[in-house]
Amino acid sequence: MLHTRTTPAARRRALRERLASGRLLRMPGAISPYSARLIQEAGFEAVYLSGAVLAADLALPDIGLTTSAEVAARAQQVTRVTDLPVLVDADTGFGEPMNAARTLQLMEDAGLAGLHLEDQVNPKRCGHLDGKGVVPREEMVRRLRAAACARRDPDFLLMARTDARAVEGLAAAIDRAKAYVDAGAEAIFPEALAGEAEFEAFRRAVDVPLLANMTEFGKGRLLDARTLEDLGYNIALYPVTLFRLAMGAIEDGLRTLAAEGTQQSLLPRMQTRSRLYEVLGYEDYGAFDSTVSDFTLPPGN
Ligand SMILES: C[C@](O)(C(=O)O)[C@H](CC(=O)O)C(=O)O
Ligand SMILES: [Mg+2]
Repeated sequence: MLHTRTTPAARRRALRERLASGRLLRMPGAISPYSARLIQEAGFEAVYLSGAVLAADLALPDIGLTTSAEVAARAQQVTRVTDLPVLVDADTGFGEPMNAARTLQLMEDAGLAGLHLEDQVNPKRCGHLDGKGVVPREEMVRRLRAAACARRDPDFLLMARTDARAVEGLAAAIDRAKAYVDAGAEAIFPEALAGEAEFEAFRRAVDVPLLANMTEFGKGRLLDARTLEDLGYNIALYPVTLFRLAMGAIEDGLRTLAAEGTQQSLLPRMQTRSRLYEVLGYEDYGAFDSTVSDFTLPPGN
């Protein structure tokens, strides 16, 4: 009821153990606290909080308009209702290295299991769009060092994302990844690689856990979990999948409602009231309520 009883410490350890297992961890991006519950119920072992989804949900493009406090607040709503480790997209750290440090502490306080910081310039953009810019390698190193220094729980995972592949080429992206690991990054998110050969090259060059971003309508092919595991990747990320699915369903539904004047034909596609209540654990609340109200006041009160 109400919230998880799994502590942030336990979740951070769970994520680290899972990454050390050598098995691919599939990480769907939640669109809300409720959808994080569904991710858990569906048997996934970790949740992602996407910057793109958070921005899109506010009807904003993913260009760094959201603030670290907004992201942390949303993250806390999510971590409260799932037992799973949650990894958050902390974009560029929301400013200078000192801001990245503060961002890391906000995300620790939000009960997250880890975050990733990227080496894009501000304003950032989706890693699968053209025209990206990256900061000099040394600046990103400072960003990471500041974040690593600010960390209070050594189990909180610090992941570095490099967007350099599209800007400086594969070799430079790999060099950056190595420098980022030296600066304290414990996992790497190589963004927008061109194909399997590049995934392989990254795996050979870097010996920390690697994340593969399987975002739709992006630069790369969607590789299946088996292929990614065989490539030696540790995390398969589906950052915006649930958002795209849900928004597709909403748009279809709105068109039907407008055309037919009733939602009758949509009912088979809807989550039912009873399923909603099941996910919410509604019955438990009823039981709890009847026990607290099961008393009689002494006379005169
Ligand atoms: C992973 C990502 O950073 C996100 O915010 O979810 C995005 C996803 C997307 O825009 O499709 C990205 O830059 O890849
Ligand atoms: Mg993002």
